[in-house]
Amino acid sequence: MPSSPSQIRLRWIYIAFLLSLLAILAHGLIPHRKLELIPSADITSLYSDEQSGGNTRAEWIDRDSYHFRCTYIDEPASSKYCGMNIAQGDGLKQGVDFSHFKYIALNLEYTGNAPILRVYFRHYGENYSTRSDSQRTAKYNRSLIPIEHLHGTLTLNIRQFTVADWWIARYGATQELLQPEFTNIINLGIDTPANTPVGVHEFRVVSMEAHGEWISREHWYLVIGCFWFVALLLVSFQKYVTLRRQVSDSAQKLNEAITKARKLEAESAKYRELSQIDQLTQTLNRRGLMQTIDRYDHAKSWFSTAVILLDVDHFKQINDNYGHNSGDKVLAQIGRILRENVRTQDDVGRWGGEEFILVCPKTTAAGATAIAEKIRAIIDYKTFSIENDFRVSVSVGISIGHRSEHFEDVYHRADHALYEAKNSGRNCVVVAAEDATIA
Ligand SMILES: Nc1nc2c(ncn2[C@@H]2O[C@H](COP(=O)(O)OP(=O)(O)OP(=O)(O)O)[C@@H](O)[C@H]2O)c(=O)[nH]1
Repeated sequence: MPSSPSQIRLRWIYIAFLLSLLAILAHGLIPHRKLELIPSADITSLYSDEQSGGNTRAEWIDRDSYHFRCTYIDEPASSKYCGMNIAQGDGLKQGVDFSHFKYIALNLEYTGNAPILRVYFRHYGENYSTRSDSQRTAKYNRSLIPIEHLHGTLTLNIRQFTVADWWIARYGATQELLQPEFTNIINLGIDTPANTPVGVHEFRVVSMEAHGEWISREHWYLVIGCFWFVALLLVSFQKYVTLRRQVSDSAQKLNEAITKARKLEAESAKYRELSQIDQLTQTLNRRGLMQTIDRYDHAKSWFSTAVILLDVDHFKQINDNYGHNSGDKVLAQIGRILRENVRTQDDVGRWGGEEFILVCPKTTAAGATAIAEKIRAIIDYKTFSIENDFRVSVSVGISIGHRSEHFEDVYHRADHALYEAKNSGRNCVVVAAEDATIA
């Protein structure tokens, strides 16, 4: 069975979670960053106070193996110095960034009676160094090494370097100057500090390396954190887009359903109406009339309601003389006359065959007679021209509903009145005797 999008997303989250866990554990496996300073250094030089008028002597024993000697002749003094310098970058202004390294691994062989040696890194800073005198003005970051620590390879943590006091004394003790800096090291080296005792001091630098991480643990975790942040952002965005699409799809479907329902409702209303209309006369059919009658019965509204029955005289003869089709046309035209001559509150329908019924609420016997008489006269005076000209008349029976009456009661009296109208020679209006005086 194919997986759902949320199952696929969950699977990817598991995979990403496992990969993140592996990445956290794998940090220790990332190879160390290593910069070999010795034996690969090629720009090395020796220096001593001899260059500034002193008599301490610096000389190579074997330059290729970084083997040199410092000979201190006079009594110890702070003005005396001697050591080996390794240039970095252009050695003047553009140096090498050591700030990513964590420690210096130094394998140094020393013979002599100095209690302390020194490793230094000189930093060129735009604020305090000058290119023309960078050897003096570059910041002097140094770490002191007690002689008894020199066994095999020695590890000097970058954090244990401090700025030499003499350099601070010369350039001032601002916060910036007090802090060791390693971003632009123009040279580094090994030497003897001030007040080194008289004698011969022999150095052989076997190896010197800077060690660090390609990416720190903090940065590594930050990268993993960023990955999760971006991934969650993407997942949220995708979810948002999907939800938006679903909402708009649902809204569209809902709109379509509403439009469809309205259309169906309109159609059903139309068919409902059509099902209550007699197609020939466009008046209510028997079903439509029954609904009206039920409504009156239900509301007990027959009191003061006129029921007018109207029957076409000798209709059989019309059919016989002019054909059934002509008879239909006569019924259709009578239907139109009735529709056009009743009030909006009146209902008119075809009761059956050539008989019509009018239900007129709040109508007196005189009012009903007036309506019926008017219709009778219109029909009587009308010339029905279908194939031949001929005249048609109608007989009308009227009754007015009494309090608490049902339709059958009122209809019965109207039917009786219609019967009387027929017997009285037709083409006339008769009000049921009981109702004639109802005002
Ligand atoms: N053309 C047509 N004739 C119909 C329709 N419905 C009923 N009729 C006819 O109407 C005639 C009614 O005849 P009768 O009941 O004898 O009544 P009449 O001829 O009108 O005579 P009186 O009512 O006594 O004046 C019958 O011949 C029916 O067939 C219809 O829808 N169309």
